[in-house]
Formats: sequence, structure tokens, C-alpha cells
Amino acid sequence: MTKLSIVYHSGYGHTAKVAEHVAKGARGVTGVSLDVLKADDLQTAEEGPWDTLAAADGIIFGSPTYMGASSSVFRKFAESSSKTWMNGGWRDKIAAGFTNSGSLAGDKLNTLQEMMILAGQHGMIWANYGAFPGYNTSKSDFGAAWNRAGHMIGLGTQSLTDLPADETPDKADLSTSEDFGQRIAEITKRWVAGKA
Ligand SMILES: Cc1cc2nc3c(=O)[nH]c(=O)nc-3n(C[C@H](O)[C@H](O)[C@H](O)COP(=O)(O)O)c2cc1C
Repeated sequence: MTKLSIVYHSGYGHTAKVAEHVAKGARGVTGVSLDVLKADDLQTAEEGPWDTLAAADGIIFGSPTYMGASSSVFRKFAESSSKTWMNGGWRDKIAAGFTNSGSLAGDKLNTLQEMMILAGQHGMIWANYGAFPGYNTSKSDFGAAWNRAGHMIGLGTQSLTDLPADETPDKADLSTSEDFGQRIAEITKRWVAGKA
């Protein structure tokens, strides 16, 4: 059985909604078991479900974009992972990342880059999203567009800032999230199978 974990932070529930849909996509891949963890529970190196992450074959990071970067709760989790870094505990695991923010762009790329660098620090194998951008021609349908924000290195979704998490992100972004989760689960499964 391939083991995948999602570890995410969400201050106001919107990124949690994205995480739910990433999880839904990942759970659809046979032979993959998934743990969904909150960065809030991993704020020090001593406490929290670090063993679950140690046992995982792949870890998907998730954070809202706050002030053009990952949230402080996510950063504290990232810094707390330095004890794991010291013994190479995440080396050669698959890594991927998603972020959600109010604007279509909103400097989400910086958050994804932070996650990619975190993975690089740990010697993990970064898996991009790589989906074609769904809104980049005059024929594109904005409302139905998958990967509307057009990020390639990870998943970027949008939550309109005046709406609650049960109304935003919209259906297209949530479908994109499921596709992303499925892709990372499949990549992790192939990575594990290749090691056998
Ligand atoms: C402190 C703070 C900073 C924010 N900074 C950004 C930003 O840089 N770019 C952006 O597009 N949205 C920004 N937003 C909007 C959030 O990214 C957006 O509301 C998101 O859905 C929040 O996710 P959450 O509900 O999981 O906390 C910010 C919101 C807060 C509270």
C-alpha cells in the first residue's frame, strides 16, 4: 500500500475545502492510503503526528497565501520539520503543494515556490501539477476553466474574499483540486512501485 499524507493550514476554511477535494482525488486511486493532517498540530518538533509523515511515501503541502507567502502556521510547521531534516527523514519522498488565495494571481506562486524549496531542503522529489492552463485563449470559458490561475509547479485556487468556504472556491477549482490529488497519488504509487 502506498502511503500519502496531506499537511495543510487553513485560517478561515477555504484552503481546508481545497484540501478536502485534493484528498477526494487522491482517495480515488486504488492502492493508496491517505492521511490528512493539520499544520496546526505540527507546530513543534516534539509534538504532533510526525510519525505519520515519517511513514509516508509522499507528502502534499497546503497553505493559504497570506501577504504573498505561506501562512505563519504553515511556516512554523516547515521550521519545525528541521529536526526531521537533520536525519534525512523525508529524503526521497514525493512532495507537492497547493495554495489558495483571494486574487486570481495574488502572489500564490511565491507560496508554491516556498513549498518547493522546503521539499528541496529535505531532498524530496518535487512533483509539479503540470495541467494545461484552462483560461488562456479567447475561446476559454472562465467559469468552467480548470487550472484557471495557470500554475504549473503546484495547484493554485481562488476563494473570493467576501464568500464563505461553502460557496468558494468554485466548482471548476474544486474539480481541478481533485485532478491534482489524483495525479500526485498516481505519481507516488509509481514511485513506490519503481523501488520494489
Ligand atoms: C492575513 C491575510 C493576508 C492575505 N494575503 C493575500 C495575498 O497576499 N494574496 C491574495 O490573493 N489573497 C490574500 N488573502 C486572502 C486569502 O488568501 C483568502 O481569503 C483565502 O481564501 C484564505 O484561506 P483560508 O480560508 O484557508 O484561510 C489574505 C488574507 C488574509 C487573512
